[in-house]
Amino acid sequence: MAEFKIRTYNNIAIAGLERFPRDRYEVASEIQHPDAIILRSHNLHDEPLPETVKAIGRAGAGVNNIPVAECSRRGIVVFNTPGANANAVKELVIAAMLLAARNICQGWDYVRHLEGDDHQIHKQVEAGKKRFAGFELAGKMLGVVGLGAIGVRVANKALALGMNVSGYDPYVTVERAWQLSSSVIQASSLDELLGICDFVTLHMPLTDQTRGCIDQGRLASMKDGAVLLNFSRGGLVDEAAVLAALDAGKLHAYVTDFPTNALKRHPKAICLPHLGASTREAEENCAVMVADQLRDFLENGNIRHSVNFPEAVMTRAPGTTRLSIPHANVPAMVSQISACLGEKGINIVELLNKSRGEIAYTLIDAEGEVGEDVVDAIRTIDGVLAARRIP
Ligand SMILES: NC(=O)C1=CN([C@@H]2O[C@H](COP(=O)(O)OP(=O)(O)OC[C@H]3O[C@@H](n4cnc5c(N)ncnc54)[C@H](O)[C@@H]3O)[C@@H](O)[C@H]2O)C=CC1
Ligand SMILES: O=C(O)C(=O)COP(=O)(O)O
Repeated sequence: MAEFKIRTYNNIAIAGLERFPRDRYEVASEIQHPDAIILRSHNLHDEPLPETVKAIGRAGAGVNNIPVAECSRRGIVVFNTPGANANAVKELVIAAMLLAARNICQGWDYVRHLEGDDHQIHKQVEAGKKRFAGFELAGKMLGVVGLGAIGVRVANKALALGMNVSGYDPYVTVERAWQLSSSVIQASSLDELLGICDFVTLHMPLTDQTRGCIDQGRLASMKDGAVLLNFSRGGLVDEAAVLAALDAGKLHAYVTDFPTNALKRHPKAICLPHLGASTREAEENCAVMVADQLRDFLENGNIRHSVNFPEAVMTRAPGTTRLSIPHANVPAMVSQISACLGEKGINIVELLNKSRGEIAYTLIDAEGEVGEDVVDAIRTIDGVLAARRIP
């Protein structure tokens, strides 16, 4: 029987699924009692999470489809794959700016509907093209909201295309700030950025804080004829306000990866079927990265790239049994856990304790007879969210 069971949702690249050795892992979409879940955009909010789940791996960036708060309460570690699909999104955003600026979709549609022989088509092409005259990217101001893996890449590439770039991110990390070209102008607020840009592209996550942040008032503060690009999540914008801004000519175009009925019908909205991360390269990068992270967690308790737990990586001490213990970040947890071990005559060889906000995580390599009774005792400690013994 397999040691670990992984339930899959969505189309996960084979290269990632192959990272799970079949002698130790059962990997399938129908698994009843999974140790871990691997998914892309499948919405996990509306279904119960099996009691057996210890980890969830998002092969991608956004985790708004995962009940992260509930996972934290239950000691379930949620992983994503920072940066693994960022180049794919960046390339599509550059394409999207060109689609909007040169009215490519409208022009393409015009030609597809032309009738007559080639001579007549040629005449209609030359007569009709003035309707689709556009503008160039060079010299225009691009505003990038959210300077993470994608935003930084978009900002740097836009500079290379001769654009001026302004960026806004109140939580930008030191790592991303280093990657960002020094030519990017720092905006001190979203409103400041919106007022000066010809193109605005959204690259922040959808959270309670960011939901609907591009609303009627903010759209009104944008430059006339600006282009809004949303390859992040539909919920970041007030859709009715965007449609009104398109109708009023306030926005030249809205390009989005998140269509709705109203948007797909609008002549100035360019809608794509959530294609940002759908390249062979990105799908493989994400699947391989998330599979490796899940394996290291299931087999060693190590945590890399979690969205709700701290980074926690410890080399395994030879001849020991490992304990993986997610718990609340409150005083006296480590002392209570080590007391449990001490009572059973078990010696701690290595210990790692990390915290992140209200959550903490302890890894212990112990020598001696570490049985399930010890794990059960640890589970009863107030504040311990889960406990696992890894032989
Ligand atoms: N269309 C598609 O297929 C894809 C869409 N996405 C979406 O793009 C988002 C960003 O992806 P990554 O760049 O990889 O994530 P990331 O985590 O590297 O970057 C997100 C950035 O947004 C910033 N941020 C958070 N709140 C903000 C706020 N209120 N205002 C401005 N910035 C804020 C963060 O500080 C961070 O730097 C994801 O959360 C996801 O929703 C990601 C990949 C593919
Ligand atoms: O990584 C993300 O956040 C994405 O939106 C990509 O979604 P997908 O993996 O293509 O369903």
